[in-house]
Amino acid sequence: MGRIEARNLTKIYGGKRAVDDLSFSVEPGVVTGFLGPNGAGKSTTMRLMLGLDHGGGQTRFDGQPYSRITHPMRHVGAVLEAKAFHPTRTARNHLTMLAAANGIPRQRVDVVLDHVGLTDVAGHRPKTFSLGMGQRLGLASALLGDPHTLILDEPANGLDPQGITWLRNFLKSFASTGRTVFVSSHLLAEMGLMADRLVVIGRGRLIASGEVQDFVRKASHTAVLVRTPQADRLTEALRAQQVWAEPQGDGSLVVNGLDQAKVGELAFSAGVVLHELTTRTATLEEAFLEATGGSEEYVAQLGQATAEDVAAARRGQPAASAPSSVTSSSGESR
Ligand SMILES: Nc1ncnc2c1ncn2[C@@H]1O[C@H](COP(=O)(O)OP(=O)(O)OP(=O)(O)O)[C@@H](O)[C@H]1O
Repeated sequence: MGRIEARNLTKIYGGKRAVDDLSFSVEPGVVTGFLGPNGAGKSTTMRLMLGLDHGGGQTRFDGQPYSRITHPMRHVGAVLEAKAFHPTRTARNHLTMLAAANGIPRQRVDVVLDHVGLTDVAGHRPKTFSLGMGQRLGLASALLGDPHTLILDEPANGLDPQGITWLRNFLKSFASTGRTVFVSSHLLAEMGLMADRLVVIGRGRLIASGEVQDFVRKASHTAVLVRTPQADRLTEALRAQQVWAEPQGDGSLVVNGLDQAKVGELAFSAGVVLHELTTRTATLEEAFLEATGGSEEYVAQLGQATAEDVAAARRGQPAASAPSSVTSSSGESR
């Protein structure tokens, strides 16, 4: 329950392929991040998935297209774009109306307000809300039908660091109950910490999909940093094994294509003294650039999450490098 299958999604705007034959699946029980630079086609893909945009391909939620699901809000909750809320309605009224229109019991309103931490301001009008509070109200709307699937487009926009941590924990706990979360972001650092799996796109096309750590591992070379007072001797010993060492500006060497233990053993048998021997762990950023071959539009927005941060987040520890920035975008969520 909760599996999403997107097949051959395509959208052409004025001759430009915004989404280009994109296929992927999203599994329940984990948070799947939808990662790509600005303009990669994430929002368009999400709109296509929900039948809010016309284009090629198909998306099935447990085998059904969204348009065929009876009571869709009870199955799939979505927050896609910034949308103005009704100017005079309070947050609670907004949710109450939404519940009534979708056959959802009224009691859910207070439950979801509590879930997203808006109980204290439920009687306020959303136009007085900060962007982050608007995001929370959008999320409350998506949760109203107690759906098993959440589709969220850049939900961290406008949230402060505490809000982002809250969102991350919320989505992880939602997924841990066996439900499905598909959440987009153009921020690598945020995705590295929030997601278990990734669907990575660039220019409307699939670049990779799978476990975050596999993505980092597959998209990066093994590199070992070595410091030695006998760099020439080690370089020679490595070359004899067809392994190349790149001298760094600070006198250290970076060895590609051999793991740490092998480099240590080789140094030992060549009688080379080592002062440092470290495996360089790729950052999610490096993995992305490796996978995409670089993308100028992306480089300016790169975050700093390292694979260690990803692992730390999994262990519930704070990240060594916090998400570098949060974009601001206009307005509130639906
Ligand atoms: N209504 C539209 N008309 C014309 N082109 C569009 C339209 N909507 C999106 N595009 C183009 O399609 C491409 C994909 O846009 P989309 O908004 O889906 O990307 P995105 O990955 O969600 O980016 P962002 O992170 O900035 O939201 C972009 O080049 C965009 O300019």
